[in-house]
Amino acid sequence: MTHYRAPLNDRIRDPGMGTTNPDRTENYAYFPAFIHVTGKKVLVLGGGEVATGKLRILIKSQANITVVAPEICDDIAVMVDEGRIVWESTPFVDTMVNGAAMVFDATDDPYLTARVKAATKRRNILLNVVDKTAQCDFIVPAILDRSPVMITISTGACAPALARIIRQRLETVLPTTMSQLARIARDARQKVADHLHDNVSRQRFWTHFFQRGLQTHSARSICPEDVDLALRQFVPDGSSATVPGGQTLMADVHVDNAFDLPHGIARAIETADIVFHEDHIADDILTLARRDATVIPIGCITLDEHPERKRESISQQSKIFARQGFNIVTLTQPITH
Ligand SMILES: C[C@@]1(CC(=O)O)C2=NC(=C\c3[nH]c(c(CCC(=O)O)c3CC(=O)O)Cc3[nH]c(c(CC(=O)O)c3CCC(=O)O)/C=C3\N/C(=C\2)[C@@H](CCC(=O)O)[C@]3(C)CC(=O)O)/[C@H]1CCC(=O)O
Ligand SMILES: NC(=O)c1ccc[n+]([C@@H]2O[C@H](COP(=O)([O-])OP(=O)(O)OC[C@H]3O[C@@H](n4cnc5c(N)ncnc54)[C@H](O)[C@@H]3O)[C@@H](O)[C@H]2O)c1
Repeated sequence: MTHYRAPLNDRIRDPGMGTTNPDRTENYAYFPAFIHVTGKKVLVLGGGEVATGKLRILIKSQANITVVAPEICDDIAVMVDEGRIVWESTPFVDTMVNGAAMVFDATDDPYLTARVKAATKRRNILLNVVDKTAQCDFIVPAILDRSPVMITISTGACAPALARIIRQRLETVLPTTMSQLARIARDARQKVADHLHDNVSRQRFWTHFFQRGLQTHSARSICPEDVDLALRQFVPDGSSATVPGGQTLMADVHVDNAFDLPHGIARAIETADIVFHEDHIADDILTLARRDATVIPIGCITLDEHPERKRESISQQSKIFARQGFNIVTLTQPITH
């Protein structure tokens, strides 16, 4: 089966593109990424409360950690006793940063910061000086830990307290079962790939599985057997070639932002392979579509000026796509007579 896959959802690839929302044209102040530090040397200067916070994250990231400080607080002493980190109590010298993947300065000593900055810059090592934005090569986000799922929030260093509040709000809406869900997926991906040979089926299977798994009312924890059950339900008679018929939805959108969109429409956009939309549908609503979804302005594909006839033509087209197994959503604006 050949898959209809172009044009892709440009709003995700280039979030500022063609946007009507001026906020989304702003450049990024930092590049968002996750850094692999397992087994790599990381240097932390300072042995107080702030250093402790960074050390906890670094230990979980399995870095090879050295703390440099004349004295250390009780929590850090425990980490040293447990062999999780190495403590160096001699004064900082430049060569201590040699071979480090990154360096944290959690002291309150501007003279030391200047020296560390020079030492790291000379060696192209990334430096974070806690709470001193101007000195940082990289900054640390607020972390919503559902590891292996990590939801990290940065305000581009504009408002750290806002990052904290956003994290706290998300803590209450993103269930802790998310961790379990990701681990089950990791262990079952090969099995699912063995059963579902085409990527459209796999994508639809996982989307459906995660949507159900994340339903807030499903308080019971998810177990690996749920994948087997979902696979049995998804592929009738064990046929790996089966691609079920797609869904179509034509929805009038009465709001100009994703936050106010009814949940049912939002979920349908999440799963859609193809999103047709009229001219004035907000960009952040279209951003809900998958990265590989095809997002098509209706004006591009039908020359008929009459809104009702345009919709009829899209509806016919959608049915054809749905028979091929695609999920189609058409977002329309209320017609004003
Ligand atoms: C997310 C979090 C992670 C963490 O620290 O691990 C974090 N700051 C947190 C909280 C927080 N920090 C401060 C307040 C008091 C309110 C206030 O002053 O604004 C609060 C609020 C609170 O405590 O609730 C003080 C502060 N922080 C910075 C400055 C300097 C400046 O703004 O220029 C000042 C003023 C210092 C002064 O006045 O001297 C700078 C940075 N803080 C960052 C991270 C980086 C940007 C992240 C981003 O993109 O938003 C960045 C740039 C550098 C870095 O440290 O990596 C953590 C929330 C964790 C959580 O709870 O989830
Ligand atoms: N504690 C907080 O809640 C908080 C909040 C925001 C910002 N900060 C800032 O973060 C920094 C650290 O805060 P803290 O509460 O951990 O302070 P702290 O005083 O408890 O710890 C500072 C540590 O740095 C070490 N240190 C000082 N000079 C050093 C040097 N030359 N070489 C090596 N180590 C040295 C000290 O021995 C101590 O272990 C400060 O800049 C502080 O203003 C702290």
